[in-house]
Amino acid sequence: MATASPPPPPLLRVENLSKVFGGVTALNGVGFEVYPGEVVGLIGPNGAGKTTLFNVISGLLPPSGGTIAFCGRSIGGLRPDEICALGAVRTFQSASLLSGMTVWDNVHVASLFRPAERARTESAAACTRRALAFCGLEDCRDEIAETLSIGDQKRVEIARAMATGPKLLMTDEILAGLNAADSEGILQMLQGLKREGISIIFVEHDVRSVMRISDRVVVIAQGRKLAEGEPDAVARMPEVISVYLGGRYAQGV
Ligand SMILES: Nc1ncnc2c1ncn2[C@@H]1O[C@H](COP(=O)(O)OP(=O)(O)OP(=O)(O)O)[C@@H](O)[C@H]1O
Repeated sequence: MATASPPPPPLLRVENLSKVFGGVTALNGVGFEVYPGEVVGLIGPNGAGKTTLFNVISGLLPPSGGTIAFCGRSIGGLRPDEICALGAVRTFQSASLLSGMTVWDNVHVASLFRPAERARTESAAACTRRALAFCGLEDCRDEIAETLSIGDQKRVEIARAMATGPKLLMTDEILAGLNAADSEGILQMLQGLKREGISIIFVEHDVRSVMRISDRVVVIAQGRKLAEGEPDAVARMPEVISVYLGGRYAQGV
């Protein structure tokens, strides 16, 4: 009789994670996993703790408690550059482009943080060219990044993240402020990254986009995990409808 092969180990495992700011508990015992090549949508109301979760996973803030393992290694409390060099990278709600620098330089600087194993096989310039081509930015490589349209600035954000050679990309409201055409372009780019085997945690208030590209959805509210499951199942959960989605999403309005 054939035996089922065991599931792959998770790329990211977050267990019992907490983050306290003075009297505010922003994260309270949060746990979830991300598997290789998976897109995990992370949704929840304003102030739920989504950005704080990214800040802690990416090393911008130390956790108050709990564990974070990436590729089987504990990363809680490491510096952002150390976590980036291991292959976990994030984007910011507001584009964090380097002021006064061209698109090429913005992406090239990011490529210097790619993991050592990638650096052995691909030069920083080759890595930069590949990221620019993937994101459709070759024609504006010599322009000052912050003078581009908001849609193109978001592309540069993704190119910068891609140039670090990530295994995991965390995007924080990357669609905010974009028109429909730019949003569609970014969603297709994220789906392209998934096809390259990159896992994504997708924080977004545009729930339809989350449900469209996510393999699994995690819902947090008031710093706690409220629900988790496949997009359709999560969209039908009464507690998720009550706390975040409301009736309009379920009715397709
Ligand atoms: N540096 C900080 N100091 C104090 N409180 C903070 C800090 N950062 C976040 N918080 C608080 O932690 C809670 C979670 O905030 P967070 O920004 O992570 O939520 P969010 O889910 O990302 O919200 P949004 O969808 O509005 O971006 C909020 O109550 C917020 O005010």
